[in-house]
Amino acid sequence: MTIGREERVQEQQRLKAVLGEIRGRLEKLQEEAGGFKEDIVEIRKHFWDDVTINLDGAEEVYETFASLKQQAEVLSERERGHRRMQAQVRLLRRLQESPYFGRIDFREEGRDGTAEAVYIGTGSLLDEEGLAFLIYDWRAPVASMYYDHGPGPAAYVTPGGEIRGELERKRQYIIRDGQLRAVFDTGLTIGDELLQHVLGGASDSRMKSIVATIQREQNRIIRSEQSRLLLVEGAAGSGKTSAALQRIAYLLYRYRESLRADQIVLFSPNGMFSAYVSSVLPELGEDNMQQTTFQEYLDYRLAEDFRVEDPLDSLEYVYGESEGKTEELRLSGIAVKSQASFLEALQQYTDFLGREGGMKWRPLTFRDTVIVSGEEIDARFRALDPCQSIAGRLEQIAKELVRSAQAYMRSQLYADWVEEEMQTLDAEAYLKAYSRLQQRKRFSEETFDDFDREYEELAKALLQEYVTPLKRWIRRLKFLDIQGMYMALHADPLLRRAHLDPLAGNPAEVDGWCAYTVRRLEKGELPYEDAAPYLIFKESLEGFRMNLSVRHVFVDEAQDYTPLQWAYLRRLFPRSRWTVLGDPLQGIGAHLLGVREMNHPAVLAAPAETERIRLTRTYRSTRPIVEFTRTLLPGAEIEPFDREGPKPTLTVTGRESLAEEIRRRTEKVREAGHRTIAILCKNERESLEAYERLRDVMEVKRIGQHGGSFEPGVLVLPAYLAKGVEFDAVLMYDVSQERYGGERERKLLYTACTRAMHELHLFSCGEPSQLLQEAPSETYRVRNPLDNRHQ
Ligand SMILES: Nc1ncnc2c1ncn2[C@@H]1O[C@H](COP(=O)(O)OP(=O)(O)OP(=O)(O)O)[C@@H](O)[C@H]1O
Repeated sequence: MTIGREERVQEQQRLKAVLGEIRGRLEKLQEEAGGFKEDIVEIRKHFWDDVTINLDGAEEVYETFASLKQQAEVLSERERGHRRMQAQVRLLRRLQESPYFGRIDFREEGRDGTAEAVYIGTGSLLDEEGLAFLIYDWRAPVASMYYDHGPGPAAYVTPGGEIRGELERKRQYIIRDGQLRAVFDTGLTIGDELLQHVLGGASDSRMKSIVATIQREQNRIIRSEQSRLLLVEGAAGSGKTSAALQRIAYLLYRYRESLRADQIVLFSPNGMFSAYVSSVLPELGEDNMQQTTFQEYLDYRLAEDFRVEDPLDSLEYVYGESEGKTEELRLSGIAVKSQASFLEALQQYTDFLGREGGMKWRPLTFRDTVIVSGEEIDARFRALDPCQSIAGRLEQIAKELVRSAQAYMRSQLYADWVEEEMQTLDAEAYLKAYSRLQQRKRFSEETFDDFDREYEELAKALLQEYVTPLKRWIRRLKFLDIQGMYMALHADPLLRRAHLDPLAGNPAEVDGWCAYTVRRLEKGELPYEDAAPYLIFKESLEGFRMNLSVRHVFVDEAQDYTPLQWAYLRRLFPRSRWTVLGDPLQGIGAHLLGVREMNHPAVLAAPAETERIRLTRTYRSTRPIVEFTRTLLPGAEIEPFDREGPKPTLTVTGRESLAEEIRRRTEKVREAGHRTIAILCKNERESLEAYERLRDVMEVKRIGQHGGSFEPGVLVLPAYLAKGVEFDAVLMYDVSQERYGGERERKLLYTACTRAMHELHLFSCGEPSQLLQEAPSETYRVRNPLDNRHQ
């Protein structure tokens, strides 16, 4: 509802006054900041002038230290002040662009007089005297009413308790470059008008914050504080990622005294997504949290042991060309290895190794000589108390091996190879060893055995150089052949029968997928489904790693994680709180084929400590797109936000004319003003094919597993890479029965189509997929390419 002329004039005047205040404040601050900067440069330049250095006696040393410390404190105090000021300047600059986006007039219960007008923006601003808020930060307790209530009775929670009252008005503003573009009063939901305006705009290759239009149910996600695990299940485009990022900004504000951005980790689905979301927090004036993918973490931990298969390769495997029997076997292995029961089987295997034997060892060798053989290490290990943990026993073995390595090196003092190496010692090495020798002052020029001593000391120094890497090898437990033991579990029929059969029930099937795993391991490759199990196995032998500094872990696209991976993450971040966001209908991983339930990360917290929030309203796509996409997954709980747009189209064509059809459609889409256009393919192979065909007729860029970045323009990419991101228009390259023929492709097709914000166009070479034929005909338009009237 637009407001009256008089009120609009008042709003203009207030805006002018606030902007004037900001400008004045900025000028003053910039002046002061300049002074600070000069001070810092001066202090750094003359740091040593003001420090008296005297190291003659204990007292003088103490005084020198005290004077140094004092000088360093002055410097760091100035630096801190400068940083504070810079942050203030950044905030004011942001507010100068758009000081506020909302206002609520609130009359507190039991207070007389007029209601207080609370203006809400992306940061707080006090008046000159520091007494009244000209702008409240959107995260301040009072601001929550803006998101939670319409005019009428309202309340908000403060640390001191709940405050009740009456919301007399709720108003929204669009202010850009300091200009009031629009202002309107609104009802319960945050302005359909403003949302329409925001959602109708063109998308960008960077995600935007939703601070001005956060919806009530999203606000619950943002401000939830009680639970240890916040579990958000929401339809495609319902704002899970957006709410998660706003929540991070909220937590950083709410706990600003104790929580830093680097104590928050966000697990994202892939690198493209990480780049896509990295602009939101800076836009809100906060530092970015740490971002990683589960794959990055696995690579970091396992790179020394294996080449870990990229999860995208495993998706390529599922959605690539069929490999018949092997594929079937692998998929049944994947199903087993994603379950928590596989974790238990690994634990049993580990216990068995520690108790009964069967540990595999690598001998400690040096220059082709075995210092301690595998058998001997095994005997030493077995001699230790089996009640002690394996990691504890390994630590003891490591200590013994270090001693063995040192003893061996001592025995080599007069070995031929040492004498030979001494002859060829280069000048630099010689000098290094010689000066070390002198430092030790154990050798005087007068002694008659100078030469022998010199030889001995130099040889010791030389051997020391060799012992260091050996010690490192031992301390990193490299004498333990973990790869060999993991391999044995799959290769040895007895171990398979004992530990793996109970998981699958069918020994022939187990033998089948084990053979597949062994083949890959022999090539030094770790299939993706084995990566987390292998890491767990490795840590159960070596000892578990934990990260105690991280306080909040956010996991986006959580439907893709397996119960086994949850168990691992839980152990990795034992002190953390969790925010887990996912949509089971978008679970396209190999272990999720046909699964329509979320893999609940129950291990993360007890039910009493878990809060669940479900989002069904989708904001990304227009109503016609949602009405079409939800028919792809019958039963999908997904409600459109009421935004109009053209119906999706389906063009059935031949392979020869496909590129030309797509080019024509792309042109139309561009003419409609859309900037990010994606041509989504089933897999990398198809996307290469599409790129080769399309580049001859139009300008396109390709994003593949190993490169390419999300930017405005026309992009060709496999659908699974588009997870979590969105485009103004999506063109599905070929949705024929041949490509999307089975149930397996259902969720992939759904996920791909739900990336579209304003337009969705499907092309099919020949008969369209039966998945589409289930969609009621009124939900899309079939285009006959020969009939140009429809274009
Ligand atoms: N309250 C809101 N106000 C304005 N825009 C919103 C709001 N909520 C969501 N959006 C927009 O809807 C789109 C989808 O949001 P987002 O990517 O966060 O959804 P998602 O649930 O993570 O989707 P998916 O599961 O498909 O990855 C984004 O463009 C986002 O800006």
